[in-house]
Amino acid sequence: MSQTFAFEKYPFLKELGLEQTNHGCFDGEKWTGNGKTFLSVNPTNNEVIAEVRGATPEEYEVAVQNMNKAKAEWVKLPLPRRGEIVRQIGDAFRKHKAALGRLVSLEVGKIVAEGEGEVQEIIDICDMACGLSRSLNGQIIPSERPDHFMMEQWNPLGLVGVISAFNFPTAVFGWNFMIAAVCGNLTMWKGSPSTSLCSVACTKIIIDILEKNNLPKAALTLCMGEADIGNLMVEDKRFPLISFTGSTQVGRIVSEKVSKRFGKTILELGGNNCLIVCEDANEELALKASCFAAVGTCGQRCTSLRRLLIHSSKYESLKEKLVKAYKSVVVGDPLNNGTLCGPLHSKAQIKIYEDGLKQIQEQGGKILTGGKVMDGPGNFVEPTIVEMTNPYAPILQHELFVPILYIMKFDDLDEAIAINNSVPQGLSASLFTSNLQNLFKWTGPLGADTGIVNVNIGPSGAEIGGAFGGEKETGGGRESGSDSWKQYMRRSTCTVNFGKSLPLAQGIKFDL
Ligand SMILES: NC(=O)c1ccc[n+]([C@@H]2O[C@H](COP(=O)([O-])OP(=O)(O)OC[C@H]3O[C@@H](n4cnc5c(N)ncnc54)[C@H](O)[C@@H]3O)[C@@H](O)[C@H]2O)c1
Repeated sequence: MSQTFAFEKYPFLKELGLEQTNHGCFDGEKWTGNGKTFLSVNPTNNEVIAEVRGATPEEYEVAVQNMNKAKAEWVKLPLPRRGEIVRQIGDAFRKHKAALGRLVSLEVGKIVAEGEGEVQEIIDICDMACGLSRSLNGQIIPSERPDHFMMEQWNPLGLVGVISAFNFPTAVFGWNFMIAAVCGNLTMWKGSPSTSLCSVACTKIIIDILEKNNLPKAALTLCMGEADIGNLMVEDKRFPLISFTGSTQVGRIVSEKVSKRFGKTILELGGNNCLIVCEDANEELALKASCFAAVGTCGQRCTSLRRLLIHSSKYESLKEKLVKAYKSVVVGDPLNNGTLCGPLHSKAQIKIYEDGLKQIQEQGGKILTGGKVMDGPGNFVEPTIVEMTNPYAPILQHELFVPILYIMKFDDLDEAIAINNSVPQGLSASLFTSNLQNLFKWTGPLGADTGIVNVNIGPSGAEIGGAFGGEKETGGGRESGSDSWKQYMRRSTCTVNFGKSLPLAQGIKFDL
């Protein structure tokens, strides 16, 4: 039986240059794709929207060779010139924000506001990268030797491989590509196979700008595939840096393989994020922040709130308000106005939700609201709150990546911090308090052990200006703002002798 497609239902796809059947490989010169076919499925009804033909290993090889051929030309451009290209790319994303935001919403299942928010992150990172292009400064270091000059020069790494996850199918790529490009690198991207339309659409927007500027298009290549293509990148010495976003399970494999060949990694892996509501917290703020962080993207953000610890003095009242708020959450088609929670991305996630709830109940959890898979053709589940008495229960060590929120009671902040830090992951954590002592304890050395440490805001929804990433099994990577750009460059410590003698460091004498 031939495949039917719902492509025509979504006119905005054509604005993005997409078709019912798409090439999923841009090899630096042309669009191709003779590898596996990936179906783009709408999680709201499981209809197939379109298909994308992935890359073969041979096409991958051509792409890498094209990147290497284009390297010198791209590197030679003055940094602010590359910044100007990225600025133009930002404008192109501005133009396509509405259409691309809807595509993210359609293909992932997140609501349109969050889909557009992702595109806004790309626009923001373009602005930031453009600014960086005039300020990627090295430093001058005083030399101990007379007539010597010592400086640090930052040079590009060359080829950067980006492997990304389904839940942020455009922004994570944007964070990596824009900074890598400004730094002088050429990027190969392998997006998640289940969000391949997003990858094709973003690549088209960028290639168009490179083409208009008559610059090497191999500054970006796309090789859609599964673990096969991902593994080619990971094992390929021609990529000094692999930036991987995905599960801790796959990240561990990637990390081992890349470090075996002495490559560098940026690892952005799973989270298991906690929010602590102190006795002196603003309860209304904590309520709103918890609902957005736990229900947003249907619990499929790496920064989603999983564990909510409430001071016993506020426990009953906040629990009641939370349950009431959850009952008012509109679950439905993420493209519709008014929807707050879309479907899970795939059927596999439904099984994780069901199995997870079974284990939670076996480990003493009590479902307060939700807990059911909803009828219909889509992947809808009820956002769920579970009351746990044991904050160290084994299930709490895992990231289920579904909208299940555990709520628990605590009496002492040190105990709550210990619970926050007791899981293997270390991405994001929040404290709600109006007490300065609590605040500085939380952000200091004996506070939260996560990469993102918030006060009076939830754990999800980071700004691009800060370095994004987490500790422990979250992988230790940092992307986006602050000095994350340094990871896309190699540091050369340069010492120049402008004198007529050869004094050695540490005063060593070596007279011939
Ligand atoms: N920390 C962060 O910044 C961050 C951001 C977004 C998502 N995530 C995490 O991502 C996970 C959800 O995403 P997912 O289900 O797409 O993750 P996943 O690990 O299943 O897949 C991620 C990517 O890795 C590829 N891949 C799979 N096997 C591979 C292999 N052996 N070698 C190389 N590549 C391989 C996949 O095709 C995909 O492109 C969650 O754990 C979430 O917390 C983390």
